[in-house]
Amino acid sequence: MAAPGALARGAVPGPPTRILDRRFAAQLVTAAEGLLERFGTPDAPGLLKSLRHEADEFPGLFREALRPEFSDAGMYVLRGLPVEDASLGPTPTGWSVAGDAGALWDVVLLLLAAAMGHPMGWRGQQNGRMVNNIVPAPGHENEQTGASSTVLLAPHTEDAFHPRRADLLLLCCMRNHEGVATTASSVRLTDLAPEDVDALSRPMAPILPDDAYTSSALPDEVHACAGTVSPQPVRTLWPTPDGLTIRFDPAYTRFDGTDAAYRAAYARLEAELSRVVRAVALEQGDVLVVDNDVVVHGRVPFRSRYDGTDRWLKRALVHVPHRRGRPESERAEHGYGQPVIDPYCDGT
Ligand SMILES: O=C(O)CCC(=O)C(=O)O
Ligand SMILES: [Fe+2]
Repeated sequence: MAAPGALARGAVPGPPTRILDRRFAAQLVTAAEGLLERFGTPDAPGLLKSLRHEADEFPGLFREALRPEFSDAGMYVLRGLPVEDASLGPTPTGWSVAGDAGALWDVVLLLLAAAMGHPMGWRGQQNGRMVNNIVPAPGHENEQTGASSTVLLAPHTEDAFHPRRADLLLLCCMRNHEGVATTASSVRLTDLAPEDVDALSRPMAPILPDDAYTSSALPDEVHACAGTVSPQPVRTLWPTPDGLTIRFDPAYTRFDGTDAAYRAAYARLEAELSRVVRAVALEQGDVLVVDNDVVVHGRVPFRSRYDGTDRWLKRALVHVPHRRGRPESERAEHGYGQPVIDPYCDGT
């Protein structure tokens, strides 16, 4: 990474990169192989329950490499997982046909998530699998979901519609031969007038569940619930003692109940987020770790081929127990009836 002085004027520095020690990387892979051998699939309840114990065994230096210290960048890249094309197999043509493709890396990612907090998932997302495959899928090219390709995936907070959205988002790169960039903007690098922060800190516009949920197989009771709950306006910004936080997903936000002044402040926030955007082209074996309360992420458009060589990421979500910072009022939100999967289930 270039030293700050070497950056062009006004440029935003890239995310800090932490290089994973080779021995730790090998230890992770061995632990993941052992778990897969014992339990058969990354979503086996026994495997999920074992993650915490396995992660507790990691050496202190390894934990240090994963520390949740983000600075204002709100993210870092962990580099050095030994992912290789030869042993990986072809990129699946959609999450629904991925099955256990690259399952070893699902478990590696779950172990990393367990070292950072509690791995979590959604029952209504990719059939409730804890690690999601982010691959382009035929027929979904223009969607605002991870399955798209030809359109810009607009910047968003992951699962912004839900009060129990993840604290951290992990994107692990299986392959990305064309260097297609994930976009990432930290709200802490924006420069907004105090009046705009005030305006956007009021609960004004609801954020609805994204299309990745409606295209999933939801249990009947969830469909029933989602159909009857009414949209709740939420806060876009929220100042905390550590700095500004954000909850943002314009593609799924309903602005009909907002006034012109609010929409103008929102537009200024969008302009600031694009001013400070970073294009992060993940390399094979990189894990981008994002603070979901500080950074909004998206993806530049690209051309999919569906020939087994397309870009392929895996995504895991982490709840960090006892983290402070979200407004109290969020606790009363219904989350549109979308149930969280929390394998630890210990209420922290
Ligand atoms: O494809 C990417 O780089 C990001 C996709 C995304 O937004 C996600 O997986 O949550
Ligand atoms: Fe996302």
